[in-house]
Amino acid sequence: MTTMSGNDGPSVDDIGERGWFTPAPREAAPAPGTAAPHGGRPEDGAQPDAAGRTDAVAHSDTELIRATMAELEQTPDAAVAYFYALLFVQYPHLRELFPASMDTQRDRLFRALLNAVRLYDDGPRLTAFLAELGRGHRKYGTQAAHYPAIGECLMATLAQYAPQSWGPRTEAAWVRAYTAISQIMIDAAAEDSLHAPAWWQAEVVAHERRTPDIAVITVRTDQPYPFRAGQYTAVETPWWPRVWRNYSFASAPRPDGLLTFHVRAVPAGWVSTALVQRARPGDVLRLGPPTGSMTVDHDAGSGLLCLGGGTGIAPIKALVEDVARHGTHRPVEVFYGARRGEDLYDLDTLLGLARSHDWLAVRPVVAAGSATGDALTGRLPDAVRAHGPWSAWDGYLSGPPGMIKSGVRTLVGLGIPTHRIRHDSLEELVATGA
Ligand SMILES: NC(=O)C1=CN([C@@H]2O[C@H](COP(=O)(O)OP(=O)(O)OC[C@H]3O[C@@H](n4cnc5c(N)ncnc54)[C@H](O)[C@@H]3O)[C@@H](O)[C@H]2O)C=CC1
Repeated sequence: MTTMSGNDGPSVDDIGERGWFTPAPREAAPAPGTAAPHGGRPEDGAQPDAAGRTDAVAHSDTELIRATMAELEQTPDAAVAYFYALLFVQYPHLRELFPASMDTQRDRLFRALLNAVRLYDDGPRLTAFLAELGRGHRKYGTQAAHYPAIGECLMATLAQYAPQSWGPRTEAAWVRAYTAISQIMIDAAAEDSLHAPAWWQAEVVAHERRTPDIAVITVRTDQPYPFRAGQYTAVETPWWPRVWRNYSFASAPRPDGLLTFHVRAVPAGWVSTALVQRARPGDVLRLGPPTGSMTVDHDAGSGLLCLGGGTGIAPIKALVEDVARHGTHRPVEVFYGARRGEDLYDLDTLLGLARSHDWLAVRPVVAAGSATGDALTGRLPDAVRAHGPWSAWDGYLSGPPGMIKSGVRTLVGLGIPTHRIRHDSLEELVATGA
């Protein structure tokens, strides 16, 4: 398959002799978008970086790649459907790496690409994102040898769906970018395989229905599972092979090594419905590696203002337990929101923690008209605004994406700078919340 024709000017023969998507030697894979130390243009005699690029090449690569993505964004669904159709026709053995239904998978690929392009000029953040992606792909069974096939089908898709911006220079830019991107992912996966399994088996040891829709599920992993309070992981059930959904850990690491998740069955949520309605003790799930950065910095002394909406209270409870285990107890205020009083399924646990720890306050908040007992009424952000002042506190938010967005706006409005506000990626929550 060839894509070497187009509208972006004369061909430049700077892909090198490695050929398409052949990973460079380990040390020759700088982050895409990382400026070469020497600067200058190739014809000025500037030294290229290890991937054969100079500053000028790297910068024009960014522009060319962004132009392709802008064009692709006009028909993302068709482009991603074309990509997978091509991939499965050309490389049928790769089909078994993907779930039977590809609906969510399609979004994930495009979001990952968009995110990589968005971070393209930010070497450290891009490398961190790609390394996490590479490690996370181990659980799917992805091998280094799969990357060239993906790259070839990606280029063909870009040529087909971004014809205005496609051409030899753009293609060369994408080849450089994809080669560097895949190298980072491959290296991160290889490094991770030295000390962690690709996935963990997790046997359900307790399954408690707290409401008709919500279950608290406790599992025992087959190998030690190191993680930090506030993180989350991907879960696969035996009933929907290769469909993974993210759930936050509902407890800090425990001496007995057990892990707990809070799951609400949502309409059309295959995994969540199976976990709530079908899973029983003895069933075996698979877990991916821990991920997420909504963790507590124990060196800081500021108070923690925590907003947990619905099952989003799970990682907040883990954070409270984490603070309780660290000597210096800073003030922690938890606002726990639900649509109705009966949806505050974990309130007793949190109130129990508050009785044991004088640095902890827990305030239930239910939607107006549904108040029961001592609960505040209204939306979580409004309840937070009515208390305070909060400008010296750190903000932690977990719950529906709409709550996180309005909560962040509220906290910023109340004087908490964005770098002191933590929550999980909204893209991940929107795409895989079920
Ligand atoms: N790490 C995280 O951020 C986690 C997020 N979740 C997500 O939390 C959600 C939980 O769903 P449910 O239990 O059904 O919660 P829910 O829909 O019942 O909402 C819980 C609370 O959020 C408030 N809320 C909802 N939308 C809002 C908006 N646009 N602005 C302000 N407040 C809003 C509600 O008033 C209520 O107090 C799921 O989307 C799940 O994916 C769950 C666990 C962890």
